[in-house]
This record gives sequence, C-alpha cells and structure tokens, in this order.
Amino acid sequence: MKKLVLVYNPVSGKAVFKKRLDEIIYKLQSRGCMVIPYRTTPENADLVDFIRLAAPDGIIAAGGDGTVHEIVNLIMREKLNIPMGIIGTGTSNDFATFLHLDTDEYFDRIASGQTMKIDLGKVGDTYFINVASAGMVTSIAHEVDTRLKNAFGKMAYYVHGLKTLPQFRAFDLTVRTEKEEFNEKAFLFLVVNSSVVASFKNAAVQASVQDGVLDLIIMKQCNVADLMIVTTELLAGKDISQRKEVIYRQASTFEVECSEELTSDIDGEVGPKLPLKIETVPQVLDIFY
Ligand SMILES: Nc1ncnc2c1ncn2[C@@H]1O[C@H](COP(=O)(O)OP(=O)(O)OP(=O)(O)O)[C@@H](O)[C@H]1O
Repeated sequence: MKKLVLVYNPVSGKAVFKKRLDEIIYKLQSRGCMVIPYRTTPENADLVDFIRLAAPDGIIAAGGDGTVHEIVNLIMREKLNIPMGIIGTGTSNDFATFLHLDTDEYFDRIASGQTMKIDLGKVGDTYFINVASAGMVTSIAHEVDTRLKNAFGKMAYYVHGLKTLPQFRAFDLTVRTEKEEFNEKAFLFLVVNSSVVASFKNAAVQASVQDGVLDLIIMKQCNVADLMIVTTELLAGKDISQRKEVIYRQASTFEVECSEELTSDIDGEVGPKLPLKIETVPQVLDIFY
C-alpha cells in the first residue's frame, strides 16, 4: 500500500480545499493509498518531523503556488528523495495548470507511482519550480491583498496593473548567460521553468520542465499602447516571444543585475534583491505525473 502525506493549505484560493478534503482522501484511498493529512500553518514548524515520522512514499501538495514552492524546497533541502504530487487549489496554480494535473486520471497515476523527473531553478539556496522574476509584475503581485486576489481571482494582477499603469517604471538590466551578455531598459524580467506564469497560459512558448534550461522573458521599456497590446496577446495565450517589445532566451544560467535596488519574486514569494544568479538544476525532482 502506497503511503502518502497530503499537505493541504486550508486557506489557499477561496479556502476551497476544506470542502474537497473528503473527496480527495476518497480518491486516493479508493485507489489503495494510505493518506496521512497535514494541515499547513504559516510556519509549518513540525512539517519536517511529521514527514520523517510518517516515512511516506510521496507527498501530495494541495494548495497554491506558495504551498507547492514550500514542499519543493523541503524535499530538496532535506534530500527526501520521494516524489511530489500537486493538487492546485490556490488563486493561481501555474505549475499544476502547465502539467494538466487537474484530472481524475491523475489520481490513478499517483496510485500507480507514475513519475517524471523535472528541472528546477535555483537562486542562492532557494529552489523554484516555476518562476523567478523582478519588475512591475512583481510589485503588482505583492501589493494585491488576499481579499482582492480572491475576489478577482486570476484577473487581479491585470486589473491592479491597469490602475497603476502610469507608475510603471523601467529598470536598467544587465543579463549574462553562458552564451552572451546584454543590457536593456526593461519593465520586468521573468526566468521561467514552465510556460504558465501569473495565469498567462503561454507566456514562454518553448518552455519545457525537462529540457535542462530555463527561459528568460524580458518586457522591454515601451509605450503604454504597445504594452497593452502585448498584455492583451498574453491574455489571449498568443506567442509574444517574437514581438519587438520582448526579449526571449533559453540558457542554463542567468546572472541579472540592475542599476537600482530591485527585489525579486521567487514562485510568488518575496525573494532576494538583485543581483541574482539563477541556475537550472536539471531533472532533479520526481513529480507524480
Ligand atoms: N493555516 C493557515 N492559515 C493562514 N495562512 C496559511 C495557513 N497555511 C498556509 N498559509 C499561508 O498560505 C500562503 C501560501 O498560499 P498558497 O500560495 O498555497 O495559496 P494562494 O495564495 O491562494 O495561491 P497562489 O499563491 O497560487 O496565488 C503562505 O503565505 C502561507 O503562510
């Protein structure tokens, strides 16, 4: 019998998982899995001990991108060497959306132990599964309070962005990869693993979580009209990588510097200030898939 710790965040999204707990336990138990629930808190001080004591065959993270990020880092930091599953119940569930995990068959694959190895990104000691970024989208995401995020859901970032449009600032960025170095005045940059970012489904067209590289998207400084066109195309899921306002690159290492103080965002959490060295750690995490 497969033993699984189900780490669930009771407040993610609209606190939806509380209503789904019984259903999810049923789905796993009826497929022959033993389910051990762990309810998260902002600290999760005893989570490592809990997991060590439970000695599970896998961890299922039920929450938003923040919960997924925390479990990824726990597995890596503690060298747990067990697969992780994802049940997306947050405001945005970018990684689960990218892998199309929101299906009934996913529970069959968890129960049968079907996994794949995926790349992660790393900044300092912190791993990220989806995105490291800095610039205007970062400040928007952190300013949106939870209530507003819940009320407007995925549109919150965009709506809030429109409100603050005149305050958008460009930053002088220097980017160094293993292949090149360049400078650009830009509104924001993102280094992504999957192509779903801030609920934009096709933000990085070439992204794969198994290719051993990360994808850089830079939104160059441009006028408001052009910015609106790119945003509209992003919302429509169009490929923006070839647009003149965008720089798109793939590389295994990105060093990003900024002439001003700029704070990064790592998988939706506040990250370190620039300069950043962002590395790909190829095929290092087992995911139920
Ligand atoms: N029991 C709890 N009570 C209050 N906050 C909690 C609790 N458990 C976890 N959290 C907080 O939830 C946040 C992570 O939320 P998560 O990212 O999973 O969902 P979300 O914010 O709804 O979705 P997303 O990040 O995808 O927009 C963390 O800041 C964590 O501290």
